[in-house]
This record gives sequence, C-alpha cells and structure tokens, in this order.
Amino acid sequence: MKISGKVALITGGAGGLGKAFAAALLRAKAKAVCLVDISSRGKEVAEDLRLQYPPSQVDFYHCDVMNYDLFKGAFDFVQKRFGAIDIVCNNAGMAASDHNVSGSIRTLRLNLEAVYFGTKLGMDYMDKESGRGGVIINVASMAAFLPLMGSMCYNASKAGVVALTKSAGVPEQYEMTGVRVNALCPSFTETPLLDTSSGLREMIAQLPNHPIMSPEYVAEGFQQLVENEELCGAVMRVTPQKGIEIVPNRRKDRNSSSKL
Ligand SMILES: NC(=O)C1=CN([C@@H]2O[C@H](COP(=O)(O)OP(=O)(O)OC[C@H]3O[C@@H](n4cnc5c(N)ncnc54)[C@H](O)[C@@H]3O)[C@@H](O)[C@H]2O)C=CC1
Ligand SMILES: CCC(=O)/C=C/C=C\C[C@@H](O)/C=C/C=C/C=C\[C@@H](O)CCCC(=O)O
Repeated sequence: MKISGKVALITGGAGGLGKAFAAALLRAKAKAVCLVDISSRGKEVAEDLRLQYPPSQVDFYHCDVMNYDLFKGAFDFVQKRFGAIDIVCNNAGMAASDHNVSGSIRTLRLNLEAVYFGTKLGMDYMDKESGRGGVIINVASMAAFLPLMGSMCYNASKAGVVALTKSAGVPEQYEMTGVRVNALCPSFTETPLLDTSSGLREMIAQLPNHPIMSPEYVAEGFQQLVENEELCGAVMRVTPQKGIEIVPNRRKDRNSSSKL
C-alpha cells in the first residue's frame, strides 16, 4: 500500500510506539492520522505531530477501546471526517504482574479483547464492498514467543494477538474483504510501558545482548507491514539481536484453510 494520501486510525496513539507509528505514516505523506487513546495526553501529541508534519491532519479521539460501542464511535468519527479509513493499528496495551489479579484481567481485555474489536471493526469499515480495502497492524510482542517471568496474562494476551492475526489474515479472508492483517512483535522498546512494572528495567539490563530499542526502529517494521502488499497474516519480529524479520509461515505450504 502506498501510504501517501491515506487515512489511519491508531489506538494508543498517545503512547511511545503509537506516536512513532503516526510519525512514520506522516513522514510518508499520509493524509490524516487519528490518535485514539484513553489518555488526554493525546491532545498534545496530536498538536505536536501537526506542527512537525504539515499539512497532514492529525486528530485526537478520546476513547476507551475496551468498550466496543465507544471504539466503534472512533471509527464512525474517522470515516465521517475523512470519508474513508485505510490503515488501522491496534496498538493500545498495558502490562501487569501476576500478583495484580484485576490488572491482569484488564491486561487480557485491553491487549486481546480490544484488539479483536479493532480487527473486526477494521475489517467492517475497510471491507472492499463498503470501503476501499486496507491494512490492519496488530501490535503483539516478543513475549508471545519468549514469555516474561511473572506476567502470565501479558504473555497470553500477546500470544492471542498473534493467533487472532493469523486467523484474520488467511488468504480466503483477504480475498473476501481486501483487508490485510499483520502482527508486529517487538522486543523491549523505550516507552513509558517499561516504567509500569518495578524492577523491569533492572531485569532487562541483566539480559545479555538485549539493548532497549527505539520506537523509531520498531516503526520501520510497522511501515514495512503497511506498505508490503505481499504480507497478509504475517508475523514480524523486531529484536536488537536479529533486527526486523518475518516469521516463516508454514501454512503457505498448504493449499486451503480448514473451513468450519
Ligand atoms: N514498550 C515495549 O517494550 C513493548 C511494547 N509492546 C506493545 O506496544 C503497544 C504500545 O505500548 P507502548 O507504546 O510501549 O506503551 P505506552 O504505555 O507508551 O502506550 C500505551 C498507550 O495505550 C493507551 N491506552 C491504555 N489503555 C487504553 C484504553 N483502554 N483505550 C485506549 N487507549 C489506551 C495509553 O494511554 C497509552 O497512550 C502495547 O500493546 C505494548 O504491549 C510490545 C513489545 C514491546
Ligand atoms: C508486568 C511486566 C511486563 O509484562 C512488562 C512488559 C514490558 C515490555 C513489553 C514486552 O512486550 C516486551 C517483551 C520482550 C520480550 C523479549 C524477550 C524475552 O525473552 C525476555 C525474557 C526475559 C525473562 O527472562 O523474563
């Protein structure tokens, strides 16, 4: 997909990775980006991006994406304001330790259930019948493959995002909707998320050859997933050790999916 002239909706857009994804799209001449976030910081982030990347339009839409109806309202807002949606990034997320049961349940809901909402809504609003096709990027994590000690729900939620994305990205689905769906799995990246768990930075520092990456580097992988029309149902890993890589998809060796 050529990003120039396109319209994007990014959840968690006020956060470290969300802002970097928005900036990457704006540098590539996206027509408009809407930052959907529960934090009112989104207003300042949108203002900052407008100043940095004129004449692109950058809006902030205050929303709790864990509420389906409110989240649908964000899609209606973008569709009405810009006439179309081409790119959806389900990026909003959080982490909680196993000791915090309510936080762990909220983590599962935000990181997985809300990503399902955003994937379903993205397919509905961008479907080639009602829309003009498009691409959905679901932000998972390397924790989906290499679990973090003490964060069962975080690890499970991210593994769920990978499975959800592979399901949504099967060729038959793409043929029907014209919407590609890919997963982005970064390792540790310099954002406020790293400060939400005490001792995490110290733990990371103990890991051999595991420097914390910049959001801008992860956004390079994000942009590849948006632009490369060959990628659908793809899982991309971004790590300091191996850089940006697509996980081989064994399913491509089979010639049809199992239909229910
Ligand atoms: N920072 C890292 O090391 C890594 C982060 N990730 C994932 O990247 C995504 C973005 O996280 P970061 O930018 O690192 O963290 P961040 O904390 O900077 O950004 C998260 C954003 O999500 C928003 N948010 C939280 N709950 C929300 C809700 N109910 N509705 C709408 N927005 C909500 C927050 O207000 C915040 O702006 C998350 O899914 C995270 O799990 C994945 C791998 C590594
Ligand atoms: C509650 C703590 C928590 O879940 C914090 C998450 C923080 C960062 C985002 C996360 O998505 C990054 C995961 C990166 C994992 C990369 C490699 C693993 O092999 C690290 C394993 C570290 C360990 O041995 O526990």
